[in-house]
Amino acid sequence: MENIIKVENLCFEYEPGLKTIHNISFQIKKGEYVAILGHNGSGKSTIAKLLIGLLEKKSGNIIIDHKELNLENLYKIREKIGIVFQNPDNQFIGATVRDDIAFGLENICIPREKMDELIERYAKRVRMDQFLDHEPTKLSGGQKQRVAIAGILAMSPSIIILDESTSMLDPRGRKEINELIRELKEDKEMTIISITHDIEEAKNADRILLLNKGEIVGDDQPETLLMNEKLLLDLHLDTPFALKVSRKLKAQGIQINETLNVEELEKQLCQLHAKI
Ligand SMILES: Nc1ncnc2c1ncn2[C@@H]1O[C@H](COP(=O)(O)OP(=O)(O)OP(=O)(O)O)[C@@H](O)[C@H]1O
Repeated sequence: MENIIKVENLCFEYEPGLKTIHNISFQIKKGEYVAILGHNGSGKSTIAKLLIGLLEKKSGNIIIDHKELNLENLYKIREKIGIVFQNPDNQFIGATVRDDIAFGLENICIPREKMDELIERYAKRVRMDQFLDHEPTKLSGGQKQRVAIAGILAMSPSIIILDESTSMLDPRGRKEINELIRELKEDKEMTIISITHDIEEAKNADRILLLNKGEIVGDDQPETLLMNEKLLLDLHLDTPFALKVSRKLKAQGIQINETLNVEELEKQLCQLHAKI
């Protein structure tokens, strides 16, 4: 599969001499689901802003879909990328869910009939079609984020960036959004970048880029990277819940395979229980 994002030796600083992003390079393939994982202040959101051209790099290259991100290509590249931010309340423009999903489509002058069709289709896609005439302010956090995602999907981007988009949600809202991301991943139509400090969210990705102090310190599959408890602890990150429990049980002499997956842990515990 070809690369849709290529970042080469990227450097950025907010203030002269205070390097926030240090010489990072990575590539993301079309249709891949990549988590950029790091603790607070590691530079995750800065990378998201650089990728959509909200911040200007100091040096290096960002190539999106074979085009270099520069002033000339900025608007063309932005059409390819949709971004969902952290705070669901800051993302609403419309008075109703329908108006809100319509906003981006109106900006690119989609005819009314086609627009209505797209709004219906993507509201359904995020299971919000029953709420089209509701006021966004009266929705739950998870529902608001689903509407924000519908607005982005309706614009048919090639890449969607979720910048800590579940961090302000309650467990139910978080579960809703994570399920939706998993479904989008199954479609394989879009490249998904999830920016997160949540290890449980990162473990669903195909690949994790681990960030610390503006540098990439790990680039691997979750099954490999998240098994390294010491590395995670050193970076002030938690260990996945299922791994923590399975390792503790193993240390107690219980025959169990280490796993990152809660469902897999449950399965093993049920099998053990059946043997007692
Ligand atoms: N506008 C700004 N001006 C100066 N420094 C900034 C600015 N925005 C962020 N920083 C600093 O840059 C570093 C990286 O910030 P960034 O927001 O990218 O990290 P993050 O990993 O996304 O953190 P969080 O999870 O807390 O959002 C931090 O040290 C932060 O204090």
